[in-house]
Amino acid sequence: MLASPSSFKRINSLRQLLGVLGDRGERKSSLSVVAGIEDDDTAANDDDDDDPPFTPWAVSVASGHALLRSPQHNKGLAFTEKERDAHYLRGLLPPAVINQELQERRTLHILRQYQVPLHRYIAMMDLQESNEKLFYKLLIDNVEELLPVVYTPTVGEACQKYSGIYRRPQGLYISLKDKGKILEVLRNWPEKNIQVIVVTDGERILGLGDLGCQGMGIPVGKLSLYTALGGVRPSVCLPVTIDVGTKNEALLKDEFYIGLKQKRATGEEYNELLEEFMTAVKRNYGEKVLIQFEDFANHNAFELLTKYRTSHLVFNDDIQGTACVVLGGVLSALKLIGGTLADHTFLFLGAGEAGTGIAELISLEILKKTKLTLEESRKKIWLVDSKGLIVRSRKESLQHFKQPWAHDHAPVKGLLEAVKAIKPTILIGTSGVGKQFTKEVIEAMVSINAKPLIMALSNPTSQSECTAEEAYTWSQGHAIFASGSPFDPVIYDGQEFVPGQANNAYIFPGFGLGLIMCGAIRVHDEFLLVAAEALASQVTEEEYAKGIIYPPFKKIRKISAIIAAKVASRAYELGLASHLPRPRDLVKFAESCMYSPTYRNYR
Ligand SMILES: NC(=O)C1=CN([C@@H]2O[C@H](COP(=O)(O)OP(=O)(O)OC[C@H]3O[C@@H](n4cnc5c(N)ncnc54)[C@H](OP(=O)(O)O)[C@@H]3O)[C@@H](O)[C@H]2O)C=CC1
Ligand SMILES: CC(=O)C(=O)O
Ligand SMILES: [Mg+2]
Repeated sequence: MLASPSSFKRINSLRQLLGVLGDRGERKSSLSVVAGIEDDDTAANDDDDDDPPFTPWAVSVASGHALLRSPQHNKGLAFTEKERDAHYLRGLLPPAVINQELQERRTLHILRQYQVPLHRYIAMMDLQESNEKLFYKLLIDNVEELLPVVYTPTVGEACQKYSGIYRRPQGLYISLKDKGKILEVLRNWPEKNIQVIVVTDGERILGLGDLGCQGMGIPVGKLSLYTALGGVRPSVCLPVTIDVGTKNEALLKDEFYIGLKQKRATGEEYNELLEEFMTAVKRNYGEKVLIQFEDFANHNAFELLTKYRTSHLVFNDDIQGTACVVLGGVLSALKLIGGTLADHTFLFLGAGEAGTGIAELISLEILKKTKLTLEESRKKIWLVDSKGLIVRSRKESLQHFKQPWAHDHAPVKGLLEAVKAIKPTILIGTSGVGKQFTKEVIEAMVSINAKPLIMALSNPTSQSECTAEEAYTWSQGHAIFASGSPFDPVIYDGQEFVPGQANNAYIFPGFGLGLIMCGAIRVHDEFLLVAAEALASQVTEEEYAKGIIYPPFKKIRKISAIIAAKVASRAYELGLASHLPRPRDLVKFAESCMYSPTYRNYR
């Protein structure tokens, strides 16, 4: 259909509004226009009665068959009789009209029939690609049941089998072949107003190693949580996989592998591609686009963060997001295990991104809360890597991120020996290797502590340092336990123990929302501390009474709004927020910015 001059004018003014907050705090979205309905899906627009007067634009970019094929606008059998008439849908759908609630129940019923988790994952991805709002409504309303499907552990298996289950592109693939043309590649993406990018190069996918191009499942999964858990609109999210080859021999030999079949590029070739990507992103989307680095190997992860944190809005989820969620869990656990943070002794198995990232944030929190120096606060934290306890006298040179943790001590080889030597009160697994917290290790923790805090953070479930059942059984119910991937509650000695899920999914959606809504231009360490404290503050007395240290995921949208508000507030205080004036009530503002998956009426 043709657009009237007034509708062009309206669209142009919409263009100017892209990325700019509206009067009620809602963000205007991209120019998706279906038969006169602007795609403005923030919570502020839930109630159709509150809609602005309907403007009969003569523009219809999708109707009939194309409307059913548009995941952003398709409502399937929920199109009403009137909508079917108005939008050329007669005959294209079976006669029944089923509302969104019934569609949701039906889809859940079907999903539950699949016995194999990967089949549920594939069904969810198909839904995301065919009816985005139903996908998000389902995920938001059933977050505890569906998080393990779209996220860890199932997303790990999906990445391992990604070439086999690949159906259609879900994000942007940038490979070495695109060198010199990355800006053009970015411009091929259909959405122009991007506010969050999650990017991986696939080299350290969960604890599963180098999965190359198949790592795409991770940015896709993380961004679906940005929307479901943090309320960031799907249209502003961009999953990216940078393919520089892989060192995974099995993939290189796999005739169906979807990535570049060459040895992983390193050094200058790698750095140049990343530099071109970072420059192109800033040029195309401006300096307020958030770039979340995800599942890079540690030799690149630390360097990328250091290199770009002063020029871009960057956040490394594995280093910083994990640090936040663990600090939040430890602060919360103090109510159960007693003492202040500075009273405790920490031992990590694994001294990479997650381990040293957490260690650093814990020492910053001790620095903030006590009169200790950074050096003194670091002395409370010990790390074990694949060669044993990290000590100053170690002969081999230590990677730079391990050096602050090389304290004076005689060399110690294994974890059990380290536990006996250091006598930690808190044991944290970030090794990426399963089954390292053996019965002997857990019994040693119990012999030292009345209530040891044990966190087995490695993902997916197969790589967890121990299971919940092992932690509770071997500690005879004394351990406070949390893990990166979910475990069901355990009955031990007639008592129910509910493990926490110490996963950065508690943090990055709200953290990112906070950065976006205040127009932050840089991430400051202070933001990480307030986000961790905000998470800890959300555990109730009833939850503590049951030994729970993380709030249930079903409260996550409220928690994300609170984290977003704390992050934004700190950004305003530090002069790092560009959206002025500062909204008075930042929690309400965060909630008003959140995407709503409820269908709109296409009148
Ligand atoms: N729950 C959550 O939210 C998160 C969980 N993770 C999980 O944490 C794990 C590690 O991730 P990340 O820190 O990025 O990985 P890295 O590769 O950066 O670090 C792994 C560390 O573990 C050490 N290690 C490996 N094997 C052993 C072993 N057998 N004994 C002792 N140490 C060992 C390595 O030692 P060396 O240095 O000597 O090689 C290295 O220090 C992954 O499984 C990941 O899924 C990560 C981020 C968030
Ligand atoms: C949770 C996460 O980010 C990881 O395991 O890498
Ligand atoms: Mg990760």
